Parts: sequence; structure tokens; C-alpha cells
Amino acid sequence: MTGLLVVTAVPAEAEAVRQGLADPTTVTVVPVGVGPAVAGAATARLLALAEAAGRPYQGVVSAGVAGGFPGRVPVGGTVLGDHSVAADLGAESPEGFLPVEELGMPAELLGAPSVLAADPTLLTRLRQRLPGATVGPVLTVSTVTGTVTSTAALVARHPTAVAEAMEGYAVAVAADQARLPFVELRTISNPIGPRDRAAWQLGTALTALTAAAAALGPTGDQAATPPGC
Ligand SMILES: O=C(O)c1cccc(C(=O)CC[C@H]2O[C@@H](n3cnc4c(=O)[nH]cnc43)[C@H](O)[C@@H]2O)c1
Repeated sequence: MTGLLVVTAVPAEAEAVRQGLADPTTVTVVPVGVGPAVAGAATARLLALAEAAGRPYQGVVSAGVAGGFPGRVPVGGTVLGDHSVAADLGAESPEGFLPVEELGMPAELLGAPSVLAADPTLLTRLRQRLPGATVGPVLTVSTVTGTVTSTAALVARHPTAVAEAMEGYAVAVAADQARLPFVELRTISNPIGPRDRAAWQLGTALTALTAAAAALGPTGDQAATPPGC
């Protein structure tokens, strides 16, 4: 049994998670790169290799920093994604953005819906361990939102979304294909809005990520099973 796989984008996020783990032997943390393509491909490879070696993971977490929708979660806040959403998977039209489900393709050709729900058991466990976390949909985008107009459009399309990042949905698809439980855990480095990269509070978000990572401890079952068995 190999325990949880935690996938981050960059090494600083992975290190922040590792520092917070109560029992690092039950959690594997891997920085895989920025954006959905590399995150999905790398996660799928890690899951397949573990499975082929006879040591499958028990669950997958997409963790790292994120932009928070103003008024919903502050910089430094912690977010648990109850859904991970492919927010820019679709088509533009004169009437506005069309999600991939509305492009007229048969559903079976899509491979996965554009909104994937977190595993209820994993989410419930993390909610109990992180009572201060904001829970809601987390958007996955290939382009960081950076204007008032695009922020307003996202809010209109996803009125309950709490944060955006660049990997969660892709990691969720990899977990879904491997039939593994998934959840997204984010801490907020910046408000979503007009781009101001210099104002991102990465240190604050990474400190919050370390604190939140303490919740990624083992279940009773995992605690009784040493890694590698
Ligand atoms: O330069 C550093 O030291 C450093 C430390 C930690 C993280 C970074 C990143 O560049 C993280 C990139 C990562 O952050 C997510 N993110 C954060 N804010 C947003 C946002 O407003 N919109 C979309 N994504 C955001 C994203 O998942 C990136 O992969 C640098």
C-alpha cells in the first residue's frame, strides 16, 4: 500500500506540503510542473507506475497555491475543492463561452465531464480536519485570469467558485481514470483580478499550505499498514 499521492506544480509547494505532514511515510509528494497538460500526464504516469509495481496509491490530492475570488476567500486562506472544473475547456461564441458539453458532441466522446466531484469520503475527512477551510468549486485554467472583464465572466459562469489554479481538473481526470479518490487542496496567494504578480503573497500561501498539509495524515487503515507492503 503506497498511501496518498500529493501532486503540486512547483518544488516550493511540494516542500511546503512535506514540512506539514504529520507522517511523511504515508504520503508521496511530487512536483510535476505548471499547467493542466503536464500535471495530468505526469499524474497518470505516476499512478500507472505505482499500479504496475503492485503498490497502487489509495488516493490523489492536487495541492498548491491558487488565486481566490475576492469576497469568497482571502489571501492566506485555505480552500477545499468540492468540484474541480475545466473552466476554459469549450468554445467561444458570439453569445459567450460554451462548455465542452454544449458543443454538440456525443457525451461518450468527451472522456470525462468538465466538472469532477471530489471524493466524498476524502473531502469529509479533510473538512473535519480543516474546519476553517472554504469549500467550493475550484476552477482549472490554462491562462491565469488577469483582467476585470475576464474575472467578471468567470464569476458569471461559475457563481459558486471559490478559487482558480492550473492543475486540479487534470489531476482529477488522471485519478478518475485510475478509479482513485481525489480532492483539491489550495491556499490562496493572490486575489483573482487585474494582474499584479508582484503582489502575490507566495510566502503567506506556502505557510498556510504547510499548516493545511497536517490534515493529509493517514486514515486508521493506512496508519496500520507500513508503506511498501
Ligand atoms: O516563485 C516561487 O517561489 C513560487 C513559489 C510557489 C509557487 C509558485 C508558482 O508560480 C505557483 C504557480 C501555480 O500557482 C497556481 N496559481 C496561483 N495563483 C493563481 C491564479 O490566480 N490563477 C491561476 N493559477 C494560480 C497555479 O496552479 C500555478 O501552477 C512560485
